[in-house]
Order: sequence, then C-alpha cells, then structure tokens
Amino acid sequence: MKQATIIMNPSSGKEEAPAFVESAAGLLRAQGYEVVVKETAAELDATRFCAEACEARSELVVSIGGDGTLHETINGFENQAHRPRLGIVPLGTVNDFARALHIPLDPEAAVSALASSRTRRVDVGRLNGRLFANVVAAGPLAETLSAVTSEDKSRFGAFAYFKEGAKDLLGRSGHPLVIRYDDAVWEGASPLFIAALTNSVGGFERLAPEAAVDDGLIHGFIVKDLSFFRTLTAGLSLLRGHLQDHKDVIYFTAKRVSVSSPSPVGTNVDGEAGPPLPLALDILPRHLDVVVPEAAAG
Ligand SMILES: Nc1ncnc2c1ncn2[C@@H]1O[C@H](COP(=O)(O)OP(=O)(O)OP(=O)(O)O)[C@@H](O)[C@H]1O
Repeated sequence: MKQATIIMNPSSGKEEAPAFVESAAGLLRAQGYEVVVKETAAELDATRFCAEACEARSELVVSIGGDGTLHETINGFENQAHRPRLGIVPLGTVNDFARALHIPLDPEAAVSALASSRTRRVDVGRLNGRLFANVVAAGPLAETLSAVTSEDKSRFGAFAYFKEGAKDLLGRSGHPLVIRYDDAVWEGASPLFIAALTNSVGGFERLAPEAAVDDGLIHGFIVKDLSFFRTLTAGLSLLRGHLQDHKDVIYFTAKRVSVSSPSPVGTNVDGEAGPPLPLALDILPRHLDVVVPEAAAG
C-alpha cells in the first residue's frame, strides 16, 4: 500500500495544526494512502521524520506548519536516493514557499489541494552543506529579522518584519561584506544581502519578480550602505517590488555564491536565525517534486 507521512508542528501559527491533520489524513486515506502522522516536539524533529519517510519509501511527505517546519522537513531529503513528493499546508505567518507555488494560504483549501495530481519540480538551495527552500539573508538587517517575536508575527504578519527592519535600518549602517558570485566579486559595506530562490521573500511576493522556482539560479540583491533618506526610498522599492531597479541595489543571478566578512555578521535562513559567516551557497536544480493545485499558475 502506498504510504503518506504527515509531519506537523503543533506550535506553528495559531496552534491549529491538529484540526488540519485530521482532514488531511482523511483525504489521503480516501485516496488509498496508508497515513503515518508525526508530531514534532523539538527542533530538527521534522528533518528526522522526513529522512525516515524517505528511507521507508513513502510516496508523499506533507508538511503542516510554518516556514520553519518546511525548512526542517526539506532538510530530511538531503542525500536521499528516494525523495517522496512534498505536500504543503501552510500555517505560518509568511509562507513564502507556498506563495511562490500558488499553494492556497487558506489551510483548508491547501488540504484539499493535496488531492491534486499536479506537481512542480523545484530547485532547492544548499547552504554550508544544509538545504534551504527559499531565502538566505545576511547583514545587520537579517539579524534584526531573526529577532522578530512570534507574537509580533501573529499580530502584524509580514508587516512585523518590515517594521523591525525599518527601525533597524534607520539606526545602523552596514557591515563589510565580500560577496563572490560565479566569477564576480563585490566588496563593500552592506546592511543586507539577500539570496532568493523564489519571487516571495518575507511575504513580499514581488521582491524578486524574475525568480522562478525552477530556473536553477540564485537571485542575489546587495543593498549598498544607505543613508537615512535613501533607506526610505529603498523601503518603498521593496514594497512596490522594484528592489532590483533601485540605484543602491546590485542585482545578479548566479549558480554559486559565497559571503564572508572580517566582522561577525548574523544571517537568516528561510525566516529563522541562520549560521554565522562565511556562507557557501549553491543550487540543486529541479530537485524536489511539490504537489500544487490543478489550477496553479506557472
Ligand atoms: N512542539 C513544538 N513546540 C515548540 N516548537 C516547536 C515544536 N515543534 C517544532 N518546533 C519548532 O518551531 C519552529 C517554528 O516553526 P514554524 O516556522 O513552522 O512555525 P511559526 O513560527 O508559527 O511560523 P512562522 O515563522 O511562519 O510564523 C521550528 O523551527 C521548530 O524547530
């Protein structure tokens, strides 16, 4: 009998995961799956559960939770010869990966979409030997974004990131960064470097409009050291989705990127605090099959 593994984080979002597990399990059983439900209790449980599902040759792994749970689940696919299809029921605040794939942000509709026969093959990023789904950021602004509280995220959604970020940009300048991308090098002070795999970053769906989930490319944005007034215009460009056109932003695409600094610099990976510098990024093109709604664009 074909097997589906549901991985759910009971603490994610508004703690409503158990209700959606019931309906997802019912729907998958009706489709002929034997369903195994795994509830996470601590960091990295989702990675272990997903690795076990790969080893058991599950056909489908469903992540029910926020971007943190999805990030940990995707890491379970690392070095696996058999990679099940991935289903996503987004319960977090931002849900960038689901946005980029046109998976409904309404969890009930996302559960229904698990019955879809359609999948998309998507790129996965690799950072210092671990995998990531959507975005890596480095610099003082990335440090601030890692510190956004769960309460603020629940209350203000994606705006919480912007609020914290704007406060921080006005108060601090950039760190010295050395960014190598394919054969090019950029050196300078920057409050923020973003490496995005999809068009949705921090809930802003037009930040990287040209980033397709399966283009095999890392889309890089280097925000150059900003003065107070320029910061405001860069913020507006971010909201309007024209960050790459801003005169203080360098935009590039590459297959390999590295970031280093003589100073300690914080990072953020898929919305959670990431490893310290140096960073080495590359891309695994079209590495995962994700279940998407029959009518999803793209
Ligand atoms: N039972 C649990 N209790 C508390 N934390 C958990 C539990 N299980 C997993 N976690 C941790 O919770 C973290 C956050 O999860 P996730 O991002 O899915 O939810 P969220 O914070 O509500 O979503 P978002 O960040 O999009 O708002 C994960 O990194 C994971 O390690």
